[in-house]
Order: sequence, then C-alpha cells, then structure tokens
Amino acid sequence: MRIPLPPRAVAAALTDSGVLGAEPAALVVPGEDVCVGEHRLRVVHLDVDGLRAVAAGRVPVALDVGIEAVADGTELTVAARGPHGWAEGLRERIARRAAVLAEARVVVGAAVLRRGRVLAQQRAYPPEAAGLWEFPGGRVEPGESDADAVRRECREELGIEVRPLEVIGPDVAIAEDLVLRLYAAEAPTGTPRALEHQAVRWLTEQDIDSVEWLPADRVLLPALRGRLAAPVG
Ligand SMILES: Nc1nc2c([nH]c(=O)n2[C@H]2C[C@H](O)[C@@H](COP(=O)(O)OP(=O)(O)OP(=O)(O)O)O2)c(=O)[nH]1
Repeated sequence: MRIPLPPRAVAAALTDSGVLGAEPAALVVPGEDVCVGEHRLRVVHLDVDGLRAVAAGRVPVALDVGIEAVADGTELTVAARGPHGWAEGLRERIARRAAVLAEARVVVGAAVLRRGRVLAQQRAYPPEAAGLWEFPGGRVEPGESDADAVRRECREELGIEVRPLEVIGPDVAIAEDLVLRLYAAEAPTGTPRALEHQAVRWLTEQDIDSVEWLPADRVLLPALRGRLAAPVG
C-alpha cells in the first residue's frame, strides 16, 4: 500500500497501540507485550523501518509491518500470521493515523551525548509527570525549525549549547495531534544544570533503565541504546 506521507509519520502511527487494535491511548514499547484483542504479542522491533511482533501468548500469531521510503511517500507492507482476520483493517488504520500525525505538532527531545553517556532530566511539573525522567526539550514554536528548538530548549533548561545531530528512532504519538521526536545532540563542553526541572543525570547504556522514564520515552530507549553503543559525542 502506497501512503503519500513521510515514513516518519507512518512509523509514529505504529507507536500508538490503538492502531494495532489494542487498548487505545497506550504506547507500543519494544521489548514489551501488547494485547491485540485476545492475542498477546511481544514487540521485538519498532523503528522508522517498521514493527515486528511475535506471539507472547499461546496462540501463534506474528505481525510484520514494513515501512520503506519511496519517491512519493511510503510503501507499507503488512504481514499478519495467525487466525484468519485478526489483523483486519490494520493497513487502513495505520494510514488514517499517519495522516493525522503527519500534521501533528512536534515536541523535540534532545539526547545530549557525551563520552558514551546520555543526559536525562527529572521533571518537576505537571504533578502527574513530576519525578519522572525525560529528555530535555519542548514544543517546537510556530516558524521555528526542529534544530532551533533543540538548541533553545537546551539553553533554557540546561544552560548549555548543543549541536543537534540525527533523529533517533521513530516519532512517538504522545497525544491525538502531538508527537515526540528525539534528536541526538553533541555538547562537548559546559556543565548542564537543572534550571527548570528537578535534576539532571548522565546515564550509560547499562544504567539507562535505572530511572523511571515518561511513557513515550520508553518507546525510544532501544534505539537510544543502539546509538550509545556507537558513540560520537
Ligand atoms: N521535553 C520533553 N517532553 C516530553 C518528553 N516525553 C514526553 O512525553 N514529553 C511530553 C511532556 C509534555 O506533555 C510535552 C512537552 O512539554 P514541555 O513542558 O517539555 O515543553 P513545552 O514547550 O510544551 O512547555 P514549557 O513547559 O517548556 O513551557 O511532551 C521528553 O522526553 N521531553
């Protein structure tokens, strides 16, 4: 199926569990199970090139969603193995959600990298997110580029200058029309301080699970781990 939208928007649709036919408004986290109707699937891969999930329950089901960039958008392939009809309508749901997410506002996150470690920030507000950890960042303002927003937010929140690099992982749907987009960023110098939030902490690939992340950020941790394994910053 050809979708006239960028692969990033199609990948974002896959992070929304409602699209898979699972509990709406939850997120699809690589490495974890997702219940699709009566089927339990273990998500083994989710990135800008697609999603792969295999049976975690007793029924032998598997799902392979491939995403490929083509000249006029995205080629989407869906292979579902298991009882007939269980993945019915999935292509159309992905295409519909991707169309909304392609127009969504963007929250940029900065994975600030230094010597094989990434900087995490502990939120101070709102109450439901206070104490949880996230990537420094915030909403891209109208007329602002993603890269400018990454630089501005790191200045405001951490008091450091960063150089935004490539995007890490898929966009993650964090509300009906809002996505989180994570950028690698270099900051060779400067001491980050928690100017707007509670605390900052450098984490290695090994201790990335030692803090409790905001739900959307957990979708991105496998991709971030891969990036930390091959450090540049
Ligand atoms: N900055 C940031 N926000 C995240 C992450 N993960 C995640 O779900 N969010 C959500 C929390 C908020 O609903 C929204 C961004 O809000 P924000 O408070 O950081 O930034 P903002 O620009 O909207 O507002 P402000 O507080 O800076 O004025 O995105 C993350 O890793 N970093």
